[in-house]
Amino acid sequence: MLRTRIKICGLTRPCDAEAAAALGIDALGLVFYNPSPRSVSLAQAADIAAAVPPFVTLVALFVNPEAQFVERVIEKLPIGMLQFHGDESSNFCEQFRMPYLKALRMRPDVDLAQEAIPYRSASGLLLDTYRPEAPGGTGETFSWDAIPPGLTRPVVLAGGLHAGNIGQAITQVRPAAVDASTGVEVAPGEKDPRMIAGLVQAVREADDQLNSEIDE
Ligand SMILES: O=C(O)c1ccccc1NCC(=O)[C@H](O)[C@H](O)COP(=O)(O)O
Repeated sequence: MLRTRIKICGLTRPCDAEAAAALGIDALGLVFYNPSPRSVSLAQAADIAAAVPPFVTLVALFVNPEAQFVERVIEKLPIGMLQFHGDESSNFCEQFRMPYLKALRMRPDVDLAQEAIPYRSASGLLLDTYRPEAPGGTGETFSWDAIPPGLTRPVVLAGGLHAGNIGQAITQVRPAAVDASTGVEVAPGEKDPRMIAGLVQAVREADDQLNSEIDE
């Protein structure tokens, strides 16, 4: 039975974490990248973490961080997974001895299969839209046709996903997981439970369709 995992990224409020967990979201992302409008302090992150029930993974997201800062976040918060959204090498990602996602952005000239090779230890490859001006959270999709088959690690599909397009994305790409941020927001960092509920429903409908095809 196929079940696409769902991560919601860029939370800034405990109430959104509580609502997302109640709606069955598997993982919640906290952005530790200061220029982002979704950036959280350690104190804010601690308040959000307190609202997260057991068995929902808290993901700490960084863009080219200092190793000491990552260590501090891991020490202070119940982080279950790291997400590296910059140009971090595989050695850098591995040093914390924690599960991690490596974000790869779909630059026009990217050879994804090649770029993925060093990240054999990653739990997944998070494929996101490329915009030179922003490392993530763009709210824009990329061409899913450009994803090569047979990537060595599970795909977490990101970039401009919302209730209206996520079903098509799952049917076409068949990712292990999906990641949405802007598509469930009313303002940067402020998630809307109804938008999350719509997204979850669309994901489950796509899963049901794929499962019925597998059964045939
Ligand atoms: O959310 C941000 O502001 C952000 C800033 C810098 C790096 C990553 C960031 N967000 C990552 C995500 O929210 C998602 O993993 C992904 O980029 C999808 O975002 P969206 O297109 O908004 O759904």
